Amino acid sequence: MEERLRKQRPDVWFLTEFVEPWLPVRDIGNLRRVNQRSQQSPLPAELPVTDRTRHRRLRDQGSLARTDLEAILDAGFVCHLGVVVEGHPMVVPTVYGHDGTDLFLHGSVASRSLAADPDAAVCVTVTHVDGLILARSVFEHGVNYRSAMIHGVPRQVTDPEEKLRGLRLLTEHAAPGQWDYARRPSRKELAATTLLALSLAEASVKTAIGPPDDGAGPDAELGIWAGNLPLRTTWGAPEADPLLPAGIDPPPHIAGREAAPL
Ligand SMILES: Cc1ncc(COP(=O)(O)O)c(CN)c1O
Repeated sequence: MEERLRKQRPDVWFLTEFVEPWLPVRDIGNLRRVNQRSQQSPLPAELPVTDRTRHRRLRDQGSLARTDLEAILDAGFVCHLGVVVEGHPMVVPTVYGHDGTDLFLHGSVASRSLAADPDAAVCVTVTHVDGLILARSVFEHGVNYRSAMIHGVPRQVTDPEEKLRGLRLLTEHAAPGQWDYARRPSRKELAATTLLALSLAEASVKTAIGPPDDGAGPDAELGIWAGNLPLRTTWGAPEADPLLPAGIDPPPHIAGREAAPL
């Protein structure tokens, strides 16, 4: 395999030297992203309450369980990176991966949001909308959701081995099985990619679930329908690139996701 790669792609074969299977290759039967993590996070099981993570309102919706944070991270792959660039706030949607200890974010070396002041704090959020809470009164309307906010100063990953490991986590988080299927980054592509690691030490978690709050109040007598309108996100059928030659089918780790929930 290595010999073939060395001949076909002299620019990437070297990666096989250090692209070790740190993480077990997952099969389509088990998409739980948590399986990527070979060990338990060394971070405390209880999230710390800091000035940045303390909930001000609806405190019962908060959770201090690190397992809840991980479940929210496992359930999505797009986050919003909030960062101040040259005095201006920017909130950038971007994909992520994580290993229970760090969140990994990547982008072009030309990306301003990833090249901000190395000492500057950022805030990353991940949000899943689970439904709309329709109450009798407009005031009591709301959203059922699961969300996480992570605070910290990210670290630029420069060590090529760690960079590859982070990119693998990120790729496998969005598309389990794809790291071993697609061509891996070349030395040049790696150099063109910025990878940030943000510690998962300081984070807050909030979730809302259930019916509206005004079922037992005076508005209950209005005769207005109230309840939860659930929202579900599922994968569709793979759509082949129009430039794809005939005879190349989507691999099972892609085709098998059709109709599966996010
Ligand atoms: C994860 C998370 N952390 C913090 C907050 C802020 O909460 P509060 O307004 O109670 O401080 C929110 C708001 N929805 C949140 O979703």
